[in-house]
Amino acid sequence: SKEPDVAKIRSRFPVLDQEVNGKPLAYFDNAASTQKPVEVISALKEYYEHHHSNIHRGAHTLAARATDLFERTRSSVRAFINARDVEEVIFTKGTTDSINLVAATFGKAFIQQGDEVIISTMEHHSNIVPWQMLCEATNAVLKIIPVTENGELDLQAYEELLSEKTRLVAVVHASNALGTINPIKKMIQLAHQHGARFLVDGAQSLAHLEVDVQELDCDFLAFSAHKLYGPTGVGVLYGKRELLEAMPPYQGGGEMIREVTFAKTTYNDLPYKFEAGTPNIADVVAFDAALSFIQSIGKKWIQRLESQLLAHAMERCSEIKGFVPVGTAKDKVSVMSFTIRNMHPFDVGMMLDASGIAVRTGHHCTQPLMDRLGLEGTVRASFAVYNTVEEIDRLYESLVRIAKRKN
Ligand SMILES: Cc1ncc(COP(=O)(O)O)c(CN[C@@H]2CONC2=O)c1O
Repeated sequence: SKEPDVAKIRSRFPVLDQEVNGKPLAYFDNAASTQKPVEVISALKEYYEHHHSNIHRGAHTLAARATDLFERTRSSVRAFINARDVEEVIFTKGTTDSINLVAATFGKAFIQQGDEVIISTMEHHSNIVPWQMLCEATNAVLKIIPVTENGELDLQAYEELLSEKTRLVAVVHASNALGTINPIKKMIQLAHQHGARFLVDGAQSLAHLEVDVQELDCDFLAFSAHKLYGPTGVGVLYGKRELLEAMPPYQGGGEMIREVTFAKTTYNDLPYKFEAGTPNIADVVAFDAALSFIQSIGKKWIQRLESQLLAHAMERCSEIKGFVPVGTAKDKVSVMSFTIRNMHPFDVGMMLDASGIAVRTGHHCTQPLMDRLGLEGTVRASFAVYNTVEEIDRLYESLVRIAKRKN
């Protein structure tokens, strides 16, 4: 397919067409959440203007139509990650919710005293705290894979941590704080050799990389729609059918039951066993338009455009006196974390905002990683398919002015 026209892509994102502090907005906070194309916005409007009803079981036309739209997104997600069965796609509120679901149900069913769970130093808090809570509740043991100075996982140490006590490994595919892409296929194979299951935190990778759950052979995959040009409040948990069948329900309520009596309640089949209550119907429906947007460009072009942006940003900013890159792995998604010597990240972020440039500063919900790197926090610029070289040149020029004040 031919190279996409970035100007045309940008025209699909009305939010980008505004000034901040008198300057055109340069939105470089995509790792936190991406902006939404008009297709997603109009899908929401269209749904509420013409199709809304509560879903499943309804005996009327609108209920059937809303159900079809909801289940159509489930099929699109299945294809997007190449899951074997559509019932292996569970809708949640987001990556955090998906990981908590696994910790609460797989954890309860399969993790006992003395068992071990392995995570890594670079995990986001939502892939640390649920496992700490589970280990506290079960007296299981949490083991941590160390990272190297340039922000890559120490695979030797990972192999040594694996043992017959390991029940689950939960590791991020691409780091939100560093951009590092971890070699999860190899890590999954090693975990399986020890009879352990593997959860992939895909929050930062699905927008950039092809993720094929059957090729990876991961047991669980968690991600959020809002990082994939889709609405907030919608996430996905992919799980192998045989595991999801063996896990107890996460929340009790409507939808997740087959029959309720005071004597005994039986549960619904997959995926509904894990989808209690009225779901976020409209945003799930609109998520389908976000997946179509991604497919309309194709991951190949997305990766190419974003790596060009990252390379340009690194090349220019590395010339700046006082610019210190954080996370220099060779395999990265389009995240550039850095500090400016003698300056607090927050001050740098405020000064960039004064020039209309949006970045995120702080610990990025990866405080153990910041401790390991000896940092208070970083400034993080994260690029998406609608960013441009001109915007990055503005980032460079602003940083030159900012860094000069203290270097
Ligand atoms: C690697 C990773 N895992 C889990 C999450 C949690 O996702 P939800 O918030 O959608 O449940 C995030 C969110 N990324 C954060 C959010 O803001 N800035 C970030 O980098 C993340 O980057």
